[in-house]
Amino acid sequence: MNQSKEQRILNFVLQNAVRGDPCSVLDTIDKYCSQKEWAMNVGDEKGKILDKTVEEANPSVALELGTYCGYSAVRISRLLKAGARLLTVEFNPEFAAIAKQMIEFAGVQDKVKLLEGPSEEIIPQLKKKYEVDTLDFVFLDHWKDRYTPDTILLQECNLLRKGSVLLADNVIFPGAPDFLNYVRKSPHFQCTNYPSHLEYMQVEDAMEKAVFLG
Ligand SMILES: O=C(c1ccccc1)c1ccc(O)c(O)c1[N+](=O)[O-]
Ligand SMILES: [Mg+2]
Repeated sequence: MNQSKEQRILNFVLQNAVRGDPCSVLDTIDKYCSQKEWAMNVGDEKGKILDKTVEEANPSVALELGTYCGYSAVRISRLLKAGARLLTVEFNPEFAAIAKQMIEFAGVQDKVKLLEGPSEEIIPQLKKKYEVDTLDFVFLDHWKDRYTPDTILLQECNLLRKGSVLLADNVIFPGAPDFLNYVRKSPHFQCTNYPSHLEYMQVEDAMEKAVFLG
């Protein structure tokens, strides 16, 4: 049966990256997706914004919504301190299967827990089923029309604490206008915009950081 693009990306990593080296995996994915086939990894330009935001937050417990092939899960987890963990949520089972292999090849599997299912079902389970108290960092990179309802759900589930950092990808392209409107108008968030470009393209994009104020 014809391979999926995501399987082709994984195969290229397995054949060209260094096992156990997260940076090698990231560089290899970026090489393939910039030269062979575009894919919706956050990429290196926005990845550097993600890196800086994660380093500043220095999270003990991080959540990612939208795993895809595992690029940003590898990118985030490589920066986590000893004992810190990343929970990453993926709705698509094919993507989850690819990401699991990508995460294991990169050698970050001990820091990452991949949760397969819809975010609206998993978020309410985080406290009891996954032993989360509050989240220090949340990376939103799933369906853009889920950014706002899931941000509201995180608050309703008492998963945010004063200083929790949300970082949203693609707020310009494909765009998340309702999310920008929601967090920028809310008295509960302090927002910062980071202009950038769509991964592997010269199309304008941006990331939005929203710090929860309690
Ligand atoms: O929505 C798309 C999309 C839409 C149409 C075709 C391909 C991708 C997309 C594009 C760039 C992203 O960084 C990203 O995270 C997504 N996504 O689906 O979450
Ligand atoms: Mg994205």
